Amino acid sequence: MHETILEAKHINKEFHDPVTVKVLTDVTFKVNKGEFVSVIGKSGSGKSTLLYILSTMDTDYEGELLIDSQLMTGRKDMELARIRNEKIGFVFQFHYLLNEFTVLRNVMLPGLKLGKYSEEEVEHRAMERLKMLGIGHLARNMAYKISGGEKQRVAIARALINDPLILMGDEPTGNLDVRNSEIVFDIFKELTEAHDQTLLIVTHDQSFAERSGRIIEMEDGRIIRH
Ligand SMILES: Nc1ncnc2c1ncn2[C@@H]1O[C@H](COP(=O)(O)OP(=O)(O)OP(=O)(O)O)[C@@H](O)[C@H]1O
Repeated sequence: MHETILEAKHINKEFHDPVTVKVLTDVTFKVNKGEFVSVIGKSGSGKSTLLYILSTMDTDYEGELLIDSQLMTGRKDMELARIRNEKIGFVFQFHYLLNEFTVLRNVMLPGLKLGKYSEEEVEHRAMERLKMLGIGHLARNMAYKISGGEKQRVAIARALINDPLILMGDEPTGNLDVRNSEIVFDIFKELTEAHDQTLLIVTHDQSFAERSGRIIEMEDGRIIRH
């Protein structure tokens, strides 16, 4: 029996801007532990809108979202923020590192915020993750002094600091050259294969999607393949 990590049930979403546009229609699917899922679809098909809902950042939708078998729908923002920090890692197209901090400090911040480990433990965990991603030697560098590909790896280390149940990405290779995209893809592959990490990644990169474990394809706000 597979352990379900995330479940979307009949999710519908409209924007009223000022006319009503239906952006997601009856989106229903599950993601099991250790799966590497890519979400693909043409521009405007609703991928980012869906990811905002699945990551609990957008609460204005119809239907139900369960993470770790717990209902997220209807919870207060404060509570969702806590659950996000504990259970969801997020990697964006742009890294959003704090330039005036070291690489190590950037990775540590969500760990310190969680309040589950001492500062020494968080530092140790941050170093472990930086080493796993091949950038341990950059720990004491200021974040602005490293390359774009290195920054994205730091962002992945930061997303992993609290051992998230699921790592979500919105075009995490969208801003990288071919070589760095490959490095990031290989990291994701290694995370699922060696660490049973669950991944849900929105991507335009067909080759990336085809080499992931499973594809969810969207068209006009509906899932047409999963
Ligand atoms: N804040 C908003 N107000 C009104 N319409 C919106 C808003 N955000 C998104 N949309 C519309 O919702 C639809 C889906 O957008 P979304 O960004 O989710 O698509 P996408 O598949 O992620 O596209 P892309 O690949 O270009 O990022 C589009 O038609 C878009 O114009």
